[in-house]
Amino acid sequence: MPSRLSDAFREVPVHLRNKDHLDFESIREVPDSHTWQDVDDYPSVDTAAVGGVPVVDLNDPNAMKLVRHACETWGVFQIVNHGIPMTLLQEIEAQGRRLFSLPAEHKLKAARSPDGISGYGLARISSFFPKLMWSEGFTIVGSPVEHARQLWPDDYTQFCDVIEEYVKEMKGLAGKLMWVMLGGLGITKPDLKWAGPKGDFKEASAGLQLNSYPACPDPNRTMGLAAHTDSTLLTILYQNNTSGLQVLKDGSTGWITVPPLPEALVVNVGDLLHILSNGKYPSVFHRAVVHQTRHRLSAAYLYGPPPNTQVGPLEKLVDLDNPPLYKSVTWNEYLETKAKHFNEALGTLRITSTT
Ligand SMILES: C=C1C[C@]23C[C@@]1(O)CC[C@H]2[C@@]12CCC[C@@](C)(C(=O)O1)[C@H]2[C@@H]3C(=O)O
Ligand SMILES: O=C(O)CCC(=O)C(=O)O
Ligand SMILES: [Fe+2]
Repeated sequence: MPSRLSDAFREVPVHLRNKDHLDFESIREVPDSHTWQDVDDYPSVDTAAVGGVPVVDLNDPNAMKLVRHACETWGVFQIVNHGIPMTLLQEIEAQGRRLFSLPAEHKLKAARSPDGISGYGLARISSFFPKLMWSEGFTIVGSPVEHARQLWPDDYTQFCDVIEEYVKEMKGLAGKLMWVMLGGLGITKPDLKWAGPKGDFKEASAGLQLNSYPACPDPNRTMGLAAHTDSTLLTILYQNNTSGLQVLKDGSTGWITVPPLPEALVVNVGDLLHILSNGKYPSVFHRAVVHQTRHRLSAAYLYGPPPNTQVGPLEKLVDLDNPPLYKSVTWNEYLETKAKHFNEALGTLRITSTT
């Protein structure tokens, strides 16, 4: 990924940019603060030409093979028959809508603090770009109670109950997906000690990111969420019925849209799985573009290892012909590296061959 978009541009710290919380509902044209020059940095690719992002039925007896192929060639796939009730997906969407439709001053009561992780705010990667993004986000790491109380003092449990249930279900699904994805590389439970004695990833950590992309009068001149990889092992994304997620497939010439499919979830490979798999499953660059008339919502479940566990290339995937390509790192350390180096973070861990 070229770095020209990510040249660090640090002016007003993001937390001071309350003036930049646009009232998206009423605005009739894209202001200069949100006008992007590079939306068409790569062309959009007609999926008919390359085939679309793979869709895997988790009940398919060949699921492991299909997932392996998708991870190796795309870094992203959609899943159906994943076991998450449709009603829960509808509920998380409804809570997202409820949250983002609050007036701006009200949402700012739950603003992410300057050095905090959780809360409402602009995309945290905003500090790497000269222009702001056409989106708002709400990050939940740990309990959402304090922020929910600030938003709905008399009725915060509704939101918290849905989040709790969603995160619980996603954690179970993420653990299953880990074994399907790693199983494709011949990795089994004894190969991954930190998955715990039962291999249930009990100590795994995670975050939930609710994203809102309001309809935009001139969608081709702005950006919903700029191109990035996730720092995770894997991310499970629910998107409502409005398209916007695009991925860069290795070897293809441009952005490929991941169409919203009823009842499907999108799974993408993050940087830590890239490292763990010694580069066999590359993390995927993705971004979100916006729509002229439709409000788009997404919920990204960001799944990682226990925060202080060292993650490096799996021994089974390393030998004389396949030397380790990355240094080990903990998720906490990697998040710090990402916050500093953004899209160059993975490169800072690359082991350069001396031969
Ligand atoms: C667990 C996390 C991954 C994330 C940083 C965070 O602490 C919480 C938000 C996550 C998110 C979501 C949008 C894209 C992203 C790059 C960002 O800026 O915030 C990811 C972070 C990440 O994967 O590095
Ligand atoms: O909204 C989307 O489709 C993408 C969201 C995303 O990439 C993220 O939250 O990390
Ligand atoms: Fe992402």
